[in-house]
Amino acid sequence: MKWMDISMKLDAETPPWPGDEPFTYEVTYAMEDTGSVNVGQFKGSCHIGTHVDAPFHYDSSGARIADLPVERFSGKAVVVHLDRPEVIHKEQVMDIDLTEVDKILFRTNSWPDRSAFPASYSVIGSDLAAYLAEQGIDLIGVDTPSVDPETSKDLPAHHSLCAHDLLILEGLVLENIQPGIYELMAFPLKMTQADGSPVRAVLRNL
Ligand SMILES: Nc1ccccc1C(=O)C[C@H](N)C(=O)O
Ligand SMILES: [Zn+2]
Ligand SMILES: [Zn+2]
Repeated sequence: MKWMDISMKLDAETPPWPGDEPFTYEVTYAMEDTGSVNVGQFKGSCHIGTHVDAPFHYDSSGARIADLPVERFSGKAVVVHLDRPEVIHKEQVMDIDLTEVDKILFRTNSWPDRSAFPASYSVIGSDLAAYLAEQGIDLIGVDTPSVDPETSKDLPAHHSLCAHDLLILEGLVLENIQPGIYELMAFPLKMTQADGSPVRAVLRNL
């Protein structure tokens, strides 16, 4: 079975969160100088493109990226389509069978143009976390830059998800993914201190 790539590309065109550090790559040592290799370096926000949030992102005493157990980033995931809802509430997911899966990915189509940061996007209601946790879900993924609105300071979705031990995967590309159950892998880098990490997120049919 072939893997389907559901990650954003990372380059100078990738839109960062407004005001945050863009992704850059440059060659530090060029072949012409070393005679053997090109060696590059990269820079950018931990929350650029398709990425995982660590609890430290919104809680200064929370876990960092390398503290999160690696097994939490692979497993059976249901992809759910909801067309540009303003807020995703419990009512919109109550008839979805979650018995077979431990991850849920929302395709909202609310960030269609990945060359720019969206003016608005679908967000997660704070009533969703308790319900999903009760159903055995341990990770939620979205095709938006955040589970909370751009201007939010209290981050109700982030805090409710964290309180129920649900991990957060943001910036997925789900435009070509049909609703259904898949195997997901989306591993963050083992960065000891980081509050987030870009991931290479992939799905395959079961
Ligand atoms: N880079 C930022 C700078 C300031 C405030 C928020 C962000 C975020 O990236 C939000 C994020 N994607 C989130 O996890 O909701
Ligand atoms: Zn983030
Ligand atoms: Zn987030």
